[in-house]
Amino acid sequence: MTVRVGVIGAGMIGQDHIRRLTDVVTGAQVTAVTDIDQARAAEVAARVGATVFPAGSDLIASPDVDAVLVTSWGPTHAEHVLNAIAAGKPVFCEKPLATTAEDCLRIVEAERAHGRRLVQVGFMRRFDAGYRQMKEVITSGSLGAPLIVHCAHRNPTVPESYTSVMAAQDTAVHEIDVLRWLLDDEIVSAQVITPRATSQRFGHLKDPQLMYFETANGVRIDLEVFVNCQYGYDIQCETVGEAGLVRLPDPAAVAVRTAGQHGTAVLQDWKGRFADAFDTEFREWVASVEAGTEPTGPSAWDGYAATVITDAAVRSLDSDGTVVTVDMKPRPALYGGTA
Ligand SMILES: NC(=O)c1ccc[n+]([C@@H]2O[C@H](COP(=O)([O-])OP(=O)(O)OC[C@H]3O[C@@H](n4cnc5c(N)ncnc54)[C@H](O)[C@@H]3O)[C@@H](O)[C@H]2O)c1
Ligand SMILES: O[C@H]1[C@H](O)[C@@H](O)[C@H](O)[C@@H](O)[C@H]1O
Repeated sequence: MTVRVGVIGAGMIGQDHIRRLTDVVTGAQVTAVTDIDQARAAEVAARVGATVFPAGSDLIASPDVDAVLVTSWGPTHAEHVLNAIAAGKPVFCEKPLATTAEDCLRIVEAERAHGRRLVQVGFMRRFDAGYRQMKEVITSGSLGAPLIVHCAHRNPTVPESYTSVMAAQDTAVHEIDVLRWLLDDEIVSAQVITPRATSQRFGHLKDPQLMYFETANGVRIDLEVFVNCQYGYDIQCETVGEAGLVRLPDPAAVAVRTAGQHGTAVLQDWKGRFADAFDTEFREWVASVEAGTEPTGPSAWDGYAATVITDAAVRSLDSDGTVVTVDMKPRPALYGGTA
């Protein structure tokens, strides 16, 4: 069976995922597209022979749509995801699942009422080969118990529209999700402090930021978020255990020796850095929809947890670096918990 996908939001990542579903992943076809910018929807739909719909609700209701991909702006995600659940259709939602913890919980409750998982959230790092190898090593026990994780998340620059709270909500959210998964542990507190600001930024922005997280098992995580580092897109992660450490590999790149220098290029954006991870993410999602099984990727609960933890980080940033306890509800049985 070919999975017929309807896409809500034909912007930057929507177009990239449409290309991926059309040219890279087998077993899927984009049959429907909508965007509040209808001219953009028409242009993008024409490239793949899809039908344009006036709104997300019409697209979700279409009998020509088996599964829904939400790639619109974050504040609109909850409405589309809730509509897809009401229609009983699998839905892949780019991060964030929703911009408030309350909306994430509404989605969790709707899915619980439906009785099985329909939602997958677009935290693509769980599909990156390097992070998967790290998880294998940590899970094998060869390092002993994990104790400390050192991370850095650097972007070359960000536009003026990027605000200080986005360092947690838009950027650190990737580490928050992938570390919960890597360590199989829950983050219980967050602290954000701001060192000397770089001069290479828009004046309103606090950049870089240092974030500290503690897990239920007592693991301490330090994360440097630096979104105007100038030199490239650079993701670092090192987990230190009782008997050794494991480090995320840099992407494979040829080493060049010339003009008295020896080096490798640094990638410049997330699209290149995580291209393979996005491909794997969609291969696995389409396979689950095709098989009629629950998705195996990040769940609505993971989307809720990430939002609650980023909320704690934002509260810490707003209160000059106070340590803020994460106020998370008990995990329901549908997501492997006991509630
Ligand atoms: N996983 C990742 O690394 C990653 C990377 C980039 C973006 N994202 C996420 O993807 C989402 C989209 O980001 P983007 O960079 O493509 O943004 P974008 O602004 O380029 O595209 C968003 C599109 O959604 C449309 N839109 C907004 N509200 C809509 C609605 N209610 N119905 C239909 N269309 C609507 C806009 O007109 C626009 O075309 C964001 O939530 C962002 O956080 C994730
Ligand atoms: O939306 C983007 C994206 O999620 C990237 O992966 C991250 O590095 C950026 O900081 C963020 O702004």
